[in-house]
Amino acid sequence: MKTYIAPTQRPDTETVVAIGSFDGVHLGHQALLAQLKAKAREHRVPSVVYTFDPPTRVLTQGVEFLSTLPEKLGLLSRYGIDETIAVPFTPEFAARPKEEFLSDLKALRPRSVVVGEDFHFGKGRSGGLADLYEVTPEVVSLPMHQLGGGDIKSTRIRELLKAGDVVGAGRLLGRHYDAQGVVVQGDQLGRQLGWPTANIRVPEGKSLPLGVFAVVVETESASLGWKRWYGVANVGFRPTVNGTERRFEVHLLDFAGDLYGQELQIKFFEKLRGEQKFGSLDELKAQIAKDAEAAREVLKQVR
Ligand SMILES: Cc1cc2nc3c(=O)[nH]c(=O)nc-3n(C[C@H](O)[C@H](O)[C@H](O)COP(=O)(O)O)c2cc1C
Ligand SMILES: Nc1ncnc2c1ncn2[C@@H]1O[C@H](COP(=O)(O)OP(=O)(O)O)[C@@H](O)[C@H]1O
Repeated sequence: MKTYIAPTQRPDTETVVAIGSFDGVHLGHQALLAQLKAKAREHRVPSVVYTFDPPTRVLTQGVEFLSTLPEKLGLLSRYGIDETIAVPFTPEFAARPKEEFLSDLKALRPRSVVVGEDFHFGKGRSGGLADLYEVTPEVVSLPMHQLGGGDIKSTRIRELLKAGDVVGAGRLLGRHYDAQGVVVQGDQLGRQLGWPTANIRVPEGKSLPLGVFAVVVETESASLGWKRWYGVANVGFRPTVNGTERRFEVHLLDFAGDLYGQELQIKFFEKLRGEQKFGSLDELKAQIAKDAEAAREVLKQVR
């Protein structure tokens, strides 16, 4: 999949275009992408996703997002999209009048534009579906997909994650919620406890559920090759050792070795418990042993 940061960068050909934040690339987005691909086949032109990074409102309102740009691009590529235009979403971009947005879109020469029925664009959300006909002969608007008694929306998934409900979030995503990041140095306390943990650095703004989770960890690195492990992760403030900032740590079951600098993908399968303040390190250590066994039990049905 090719990626551009402006519509004018791509080759001058006709396209079909889907527009949106696509944060999380959830089941509703996936339905829209399927429609986009069908239109691309029908018109024999490339499928283009026109998206914004970071997703709308994240910077301005402190909302955490579900997928970083690399995560989103990886998913779009996996769903078979030909090209993505990822425009930096700045306050200036948000403040542009709808006519400017339309003239950018026109540069893509869209045979068809595929959007959700509630799609709006331009300053003050003044542009609507009807305006799109100025730059394309066809507008396909999809109704909100529903699941579990509500719309499938990124905000709903963010709320589920905030409540630690990774199973509910996974249902709406059509896959397990995951986070990618590099292993950085921690306080070197884990190995003393007998439970070394890889400290994962995720980009600021990436949404993470709090608590202790059964996880599956994957890597695709030059030194390790493709690998997969079961693991047990903690996302929290480590009250037992008077931690101050949020940490994301994972212990890989049945692994010993050096992970510093590796890029890992962590998939959240099930919440085991909330984080607690223990009276001693021995108590914490005993609980982590129980967590590891609980994770093993949860994950044994995962191939
Ligand atoms: C499965 C698991 C569960 C954890 N649960 C807690 C907890 O309930 N409370 C807490 O204060 N720290 C908890 N921790 C964090 C430990 O305090 C942390 O791993 C230890 O401080 C090592 O930190 P380091 O990797 O920076 O050396 C947990 C860690 C893991 C791996
Ligand atoms: N089973 C394992 N799970 C996670 N990390 C491991 C494991 N075995 C060895 N390690 C290595 O040990 C490091 C964690 O040790 P730890 O004492 O917790 O140090 P730190 O505080 O730097 O994370 C990891 O970053 C990784 O390189």
